[in-house]
Formats: sequence, C-alpha cells, structure tokens
Amino acid sequence: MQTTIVGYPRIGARRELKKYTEQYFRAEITQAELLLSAAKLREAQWLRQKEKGLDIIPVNDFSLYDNMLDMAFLLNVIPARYRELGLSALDTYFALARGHQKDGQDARALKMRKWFNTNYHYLVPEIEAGFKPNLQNNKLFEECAAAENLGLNYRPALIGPYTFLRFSLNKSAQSLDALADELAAAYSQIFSALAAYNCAYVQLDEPALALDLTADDIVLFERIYARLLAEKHGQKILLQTYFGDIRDIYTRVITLDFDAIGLDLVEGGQRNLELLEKYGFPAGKKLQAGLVNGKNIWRNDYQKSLVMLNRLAKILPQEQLVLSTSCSLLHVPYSVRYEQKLAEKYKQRLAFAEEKLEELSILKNLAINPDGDILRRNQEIILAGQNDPDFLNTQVREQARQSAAAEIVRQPDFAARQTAQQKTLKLPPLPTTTIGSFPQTPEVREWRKAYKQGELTAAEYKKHIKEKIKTVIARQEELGLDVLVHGEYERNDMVEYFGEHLQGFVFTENGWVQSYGTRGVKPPLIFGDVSRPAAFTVEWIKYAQSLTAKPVKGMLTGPVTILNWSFPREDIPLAEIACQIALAIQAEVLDLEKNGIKIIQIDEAALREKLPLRRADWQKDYLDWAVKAFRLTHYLARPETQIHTHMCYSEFEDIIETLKALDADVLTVEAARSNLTLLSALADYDKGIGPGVYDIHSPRVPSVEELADILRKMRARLDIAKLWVNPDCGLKTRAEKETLASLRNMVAAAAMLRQEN
Ligand SMILES: CN1c2c(nc(N)[nH]c2=O)NC[C@@H]1CNc1ccc(C(=O)N[C@@H](CCC(=O)N[C@@H](CCC(=O)N[C@@H](CCC(=O)O)C(=O)O)C(=O)O)C(=O)O)cc1
Ligand SMILES: N[C@@H](CCS)C(=O)O
Ligand SMILES: [Zn+2]
Repeated sequence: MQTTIVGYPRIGARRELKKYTEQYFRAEITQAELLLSAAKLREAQWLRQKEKGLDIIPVNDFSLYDNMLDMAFLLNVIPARYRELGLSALDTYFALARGHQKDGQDARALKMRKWFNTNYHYLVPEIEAGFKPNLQNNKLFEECAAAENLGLNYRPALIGPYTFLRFSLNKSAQSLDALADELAAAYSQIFSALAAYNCAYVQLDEPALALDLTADDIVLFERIYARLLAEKHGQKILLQTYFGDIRDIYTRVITLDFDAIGLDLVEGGQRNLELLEKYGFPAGKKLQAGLVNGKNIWRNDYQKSLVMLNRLAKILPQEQLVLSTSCSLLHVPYSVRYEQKLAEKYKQRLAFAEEKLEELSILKNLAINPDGDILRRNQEIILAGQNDPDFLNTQVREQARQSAAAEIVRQPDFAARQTAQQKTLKLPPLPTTTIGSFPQTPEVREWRKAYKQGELTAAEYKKHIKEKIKTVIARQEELGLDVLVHGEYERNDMVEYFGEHLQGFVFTENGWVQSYGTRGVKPPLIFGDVSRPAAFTVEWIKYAQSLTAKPVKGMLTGPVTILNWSFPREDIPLAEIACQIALAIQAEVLDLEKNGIKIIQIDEAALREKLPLRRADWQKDYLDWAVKAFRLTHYLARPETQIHTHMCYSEFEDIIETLKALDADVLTVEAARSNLTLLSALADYDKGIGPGVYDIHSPRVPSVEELADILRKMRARLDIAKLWVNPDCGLKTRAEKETLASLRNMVAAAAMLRQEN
C-alpha cells in the first residue's frame, strides 16, 4: 500500500509566495528573483512531503497564481488582447490574472469564479480558437526536471481536459465536440513531451465529474478520453476526482483505460463506497482512496478510516490501494506547528496539511498492523473534542433548537416596511452607497500588527482607527454618497474578526489559506457552541454615526457566511451551527438598533458557495436552513430599520427565489463582471436592489459616462424606484486614490440619471 496526496498548499507557511509575488508586482524584485524564490519554496515543500513519508509526490500543483491559469498557459489558450500587449511570458501570465493598464494599454483580467464549493477562486480561461500547446519553457516540464533532480518519486498533476472545457468560456465559433477533439490532441502532445521524464503516472484532475452529469456530458467526457487514452505515451493515467461522488459516470469510468482512479471518500464518501461495492473495481488498477479530509482541519478518526479500509479490502487487494486525501490540501493551512499561542489541548485535535501527511503514514501502518495504543490515543482526542466542557453552552443549544422549530417571519411585510423606512430615511431616488470596507492601507495593517504584538496599546490602536473612520466619513460626505459606512478598518477580515469576538471559535496566528492569487484568509475554527459575550460592532458604528447626519450602515457578517468561511465542527449538523451563529448576530442587530442605527447590512457573501453540488440536495440539505438562519438575524428588527444584505462572486440566476426568501429590504450584488446578464434574472426581484456598477477587483477607474451607461441599462430592466447605486463589493483591496476617483464618478453618474428621469 502506498500513500500520496492530491495537491499541497503553495503560498508558503509564512505566505512567502505572496510576499515575493507582490514585491515583483511593485517592481522591487526581478523576474529571475521571483522565479528562483518560488522554485526554492516549491522544492522545500516537496522535500518536506518526502520526509513525512509520502510515497508519491504531486508536482505542478504549485502555481504562481492559479492552476487553471497555468493550464490555459500550457495549452496556449491566451486571448489575443493579452498576446498583443507584447509582454514577457510571465507578465502576460500576470496580465491574464490581474489585468494590465499601463502606457495607454488596457486589458481587463480574466473572470474569476469560485472553485466548486470552496473559498478558492480560479481564473476562467477564454477559448478563442485552436489549442496549440506551448511546450517550451513551461513550468510543468521545469517542475518535472526539478523533481527528478531531487530523486523524487513524483507525479505531474494537470487539470483534466473535461473539467478544463466545462469551466472555460467558449468564445470561439467551434462546437464543444470540435473543441473536445482539439483538446484531446493537445493533451496527447503534452503526454508525448512528458514521455521524456521519469514519472510513472500523470494525474488528471476531473472534479467536474462530481457534478450532476447529463447524457451529453457523459458522451463528451468519453469522446475526449477515448482519444486521449488511446494515445498514451508510455505513462499511466490517474483520473483524480474530488468534492463528491461520481455516481453518474462511475460505471463508465471503470471500463475506460485509466490506470488509477482517485475517489473522494469523505465528501460523498458513502455513495462512492456503495458504487465500489455494487460495481466492483477493475483488477490491476490502483484505487486512490481519499480518506483524509482535504477541506477540514480535524484529526482523522483512525477507527472510522480503518472501517472504510476494511470495506475496501473486500473489494480489492491491498496492493491496488493508494491512501490519499479527499482533495488537494490547498484548502487547509500549512502546519499546526506554527501556532505558538494555541493551547496544546486544542492543537492536538488539529491536522493541517503537514499533519495530514503524517496521518497518511500512520494509517498505512495501522492498516497493516492496528496498533492499539495509537488507536486508543486517537479515540481519546476525538472524544475529548466532542464533550469539551470549555465549549458547551446548553442555553444556546436550547435556543437554537427552539428557533429551528419556529416559524421565522419578519413583520410587517416589505410594502409596509418600505413606507416606514422611507419616512425615516428620506433617501433620494437611486440612493448611492458602498458595500462596507474602504481600503485597508498598509498603515492600518501595520497598526493592527503593532497592537497584536503589544507595541501599540488598545487605546492607541482605537484612536488610530477612529481617525480613519472620521476621515472616511468626511470623504463620503464630500463625495455626496447618500448612505455611508464606517469603512471596516478595525477588521482584519469580515469573518475572522467576527470569530474573534464570538465564543465557540478558536483562531490561528498563521493558518493562512489561499483565496485567490496572492490573497489569503485565516478561517476561524468552530470548536463548540457559539454565543456572543458582548456587543462588538456597536462602538465603531455609533462613533461613525455621531459624525454625520446621513445614515451610516451597521455592518455585520451573516451566519451562513461566517459558517462557510470557517472550519466547522463536525459533531453537530451545519444547520444547528448556523442557527447558533444567527442568534449571536441577531443580538448584535438589536443592539445596533437600540443605539440609533437605522440601516443594518448583514453580508451573506458566501451564501451560494456551499450550495450542494447536486441540485436535488439544494433545498433540504442547505437552502432551507441557510435562509432560516439569515431570517433569524433580522426578523425582530423594527419596521423602520432597513435591513440590507450583500452577496459577491455568485451566479444568482437559479437561486432568485432564495434571494427573495431572505426578506432583506435591500440586496446588493456583484454584477459588473457578469456583463450585466444577471439583470434579466433580477427583473422580478421584489425589493430594493443594487447590482454593482463597477468591478472592484481592478484598479481601473470607470468613467462617468461608462457608469451612466450601465445605470441606463439597469434602469431599462429593473424598477427604478427600487434601484440602488453601488460598487460590486467592498473596497478593502483597493488603493485610496483610485477608490475616491471611482466613487466620485459613480455619484456623478447617479446624479446624471436622476436628472434624466
Ligand atoms: C470578499 N472575499 C472574502 C472571502 N473570504 C473571506 N474570509 N473574506 C473575504 O473578504 N472570500 C471571497 C472574497 C475574496 N477573497 C478575499 C480574500 C482575502 C482578501 C484579503 O485582502 N486578504 C489579505 C489578508 C487580510 C488579513 O487578514 N489581514 C490581516 C493581517 C495583515 C498582514 O498581513 N499583516 C502583515 C503586516 C502588514 C503588512 O505588511 O501589510 C503581517 O502580519 O506581516 C490584518 O489586516 O490584520 C491578504 O493580504 O491576503 C481579500 C479578498
Ligand atoms: N462588507 C464587506 C463585504 C465583502 S463581501 C466589505 O465591504 O468588504
Ligand atoms: Zn462582496
């Protein structure tokens, strides 16, 4: 029996890659320096994997920005607008990732989308025409050569052609079938080039097989692979699936000429096991069994894994088995050993990427020789977690249970609330606002760092933040925005900050996980029952409101987003955790209201993220309780309190009914990068709606005319009486100068439209 993983994080345990890359963006280091530092980081992680006993090490899972972008580069799927810039290969790569606006050149970035149900975002390749793989100087081959030099037993990993095709934007005139044929030929050329390297297997990631597949999808998959598998160049092919079961295609996949198949035995684990038991597994092929959870951070329950292994032993002999992770470890932090402040009793329950490597090794040994002491100790840790008195709150449990059983409906209905709110707020038509955060400048992050390290007192830190709030309120007044925000300067992150102020959460110092490109998050860990010891946003919002006669939005993160962007406990249902968090947020809503705050925004940026991959599971397994949790936060608010919510990075077309059911008075959503296709879906949205008028992921400043044009398009499709004017999302990642310029133009565009009416 061997061990492997699907992939490893790459940002560096201390976010080294972020630092190198951003230094390169600021022209502080050269290309050669960036590439050398990245190569050193990559090799150090391979050696760590080897040292931890991993038998087969994936390569090419590393990326300077994103694997889908790497694949587009390898296949030469580079739209003309970037090739025409005449940049170096590396700068072209970053231009696709981040856009390029310099010396009169202006190319927008590729679209970014959520990677399945994770908080990772990939870049969407645009297929214009023709796949001509670029086999020269490509990182894939450099990595293979480097791994070989180190004498590693390695396996190059690529995004598989089916997933690549399904997740790209087809801008060519070619049919999917034609593209599939070209793609198969292109991958075949890559295989041919890989024949020069000494890797036993090539890994093709096909997570798209865990989605609902139609008969046409299956035909397309078979069309690509029939050709590709007939043209192997000596190497063996691992079909790697993850994020769920592959019920729609398992029986086909086992008849194709793959040499190994990777199955997720955590998410969709039961279903995958049933498929194995019902249809068997082909003799002589390897089963890569994803037993160690790649998405959550709890220690593996060895007893449970051994039960799985026993079931597998009835299906195939041990030599055919490779122990692995359920998906790439990209979604978990590097190692628990970087946590200095976390108590040992909490640390022992955690397994980040490096600890998961150890778990694989232990499991391999346990499968051969079930060591009683190791199993006993593992069980003790797991049981201690389940019954941890530090985190038990019987009152919250009872309240959550009662709320789950109750009908949660805000009174009176929207029409009556709207009248009451207009009377208090007296907003003009097309009210202008922002989503909450203003630029988190280096000085703000430095203050926070100094405060956390004890170099600034709490009073000094607070004073600095309040000065920023004062300035941002003044700026918004100057700009003429109608509904103001306090800027969220006191927050490191919209979820981590909430975790830090609620009981039941534990947070890390170094538990960084890549969200996109150079940006990372430190998801809090939900260890137990959640409650709110004291109000924690009121002081900041009240202060901001005291500086202006205009309404300032109370800014909160919603329960579903807090849950989805944290690492959840696994001993109670997600629905119950969401309900507990909702009760904590409800208390904050009521406190803001008591303190004179008239508008409260409860962000549910991640509402769509964890929608089950299979449509049949959407409602009962997720949306029913997610909607209820959100309603629980605001249903006790007074009629004149205006409740806003915000969502980003989402395709809302198929969840419009859910958006309505949230019953928020105003909904702001990302729309700019979707070319406003969302507008038709939102046409019958029944409450206030603010589709973003400009993309905040780019430093580009939209002109007044461009924004007025967008607003005219919105006016044509949506009820103008309900329309709000705002950017796509928060402004925390932007610089101050471009932010003010963009907002100035946005306010001018709204004024222009009011005149036209
Ligand atoms: C809106 N999005 C969010 C998602 N997930 C979240 N949890 N939060 C989100 O806002 N998912 C979808 C989208 C897009 N995703 C992201 C993710 C991350 C960022 C982002 O800007 N991340 C920052 C880190 C933010 C943070 O926690 N900062 C801390 C630590 C600051 C720090 O690095 N300090 C330095 C010293 C200061 C310095 O040199 O700058 C240090 O410690 O060395 C803080 O502010 O205290 C990132 O940089 O990656 C945006 C969108
Ligand atoms: N209020 C948050 C929402 C981001 S999704 C912000 O403005 O950053
Ligand atoms: Zn957002």
